[in-house]
Amino acid sequence: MGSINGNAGLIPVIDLSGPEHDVAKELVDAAATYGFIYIKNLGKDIPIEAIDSIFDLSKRFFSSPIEEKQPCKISENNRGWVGMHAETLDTKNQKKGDFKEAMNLGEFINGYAQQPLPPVFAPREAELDRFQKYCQSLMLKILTLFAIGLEVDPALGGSDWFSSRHQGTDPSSCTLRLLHYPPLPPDTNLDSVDIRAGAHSDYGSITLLFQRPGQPGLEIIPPSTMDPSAPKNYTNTASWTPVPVFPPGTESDPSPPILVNIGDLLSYWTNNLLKSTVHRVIFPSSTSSPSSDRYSIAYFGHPIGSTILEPVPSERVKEAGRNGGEGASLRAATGVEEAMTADEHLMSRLKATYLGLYRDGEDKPKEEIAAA
Ligand SMILES: O=C(O)CCC(=O)C(=O)O
Ligand SMILES: [Fe+2]
Repeated sequence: MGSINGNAGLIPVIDLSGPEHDVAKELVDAAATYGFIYIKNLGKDIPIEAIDSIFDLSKRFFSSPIEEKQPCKISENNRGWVGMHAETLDTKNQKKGDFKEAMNLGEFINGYAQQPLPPVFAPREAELDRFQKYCQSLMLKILTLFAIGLEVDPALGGSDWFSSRHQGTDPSSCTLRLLHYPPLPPDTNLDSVDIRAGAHSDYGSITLLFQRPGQPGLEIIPPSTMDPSAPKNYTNTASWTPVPVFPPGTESDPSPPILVNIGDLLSYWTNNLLKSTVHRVIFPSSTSSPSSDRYSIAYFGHPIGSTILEPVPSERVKEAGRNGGEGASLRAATGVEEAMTADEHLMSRLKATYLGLYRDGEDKPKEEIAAA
């Protein structure tokens, strides 16, 4: 298990069907070192056809006329369609909004979307609901393995510590996001665009990311190479590391591995033991695939909004708090000393983004701060 990938910052490929305790330890170690993990995808957790079919639906949606997308435009609840350049993930360094469009789907209730759906989605609502449920199950499985790997005190919840806080009748901010990065038009002035998705970290607990064969572009800054004195300096090109779609050892798998990455909330919750790694999506170099579309799908996992982010009862997490206390500095940065709720954490991250926008003196529409 855990085969090492030589050119992707050594992000391990983990097969979840291995012995539970070994897999749990490997997941925690990978999350603590890289913040990114490849999950070998043989269709056991999510059928390959289900993934292919959602990508097919995504393609049909993004190629549909603007009149069909416009009524589904994103609203303050972070659900809906985000048009080209409407979101800027790295407000400090980008000249222009991301060269992408996206569609955010919030949690379905009793099989139905709680937001306007475009005509291409309406007949396939049940399929979208099913896909979200697949993603939710995989998220819960991974969160259970994290709790096992962290040896959470069994008297206080043990292996259910995280998963029980991600399900219930109260709403969570879990979001399924379809992404489309169009090709650059042939006569593009390269000064007028910069990036497909600007450098950022995700906000929630864990993200599942689905990529397509032949559509690379994702890069990370491995946490060990991050300059602690300038954590927002994402322009240090030396440390940007490509994350291939098919890392070594997976080339003959029926589908690319599913990427899992840690978000800010889970990093905060674990005293920064698990790393929320900065990532971005770049254009392919002109020699590889000069003008091709890129599609990806992200599932952003969040706890139930009222979850109190009290310290995880794990020796390893406590140890991380004693050693340097990055979690403590995060607490200081957000100005909240006591354990906050998942909703408060999300709001503090959104507020930080707002402040960045205001500091830059820009008056941008709300959709530009859509949660990553
Ligand atoms: O498209 C990708 O591969 C990454 C997307 C991403 O990082 C995000 O939407 O948060
Ligand atoms: Fe992201």
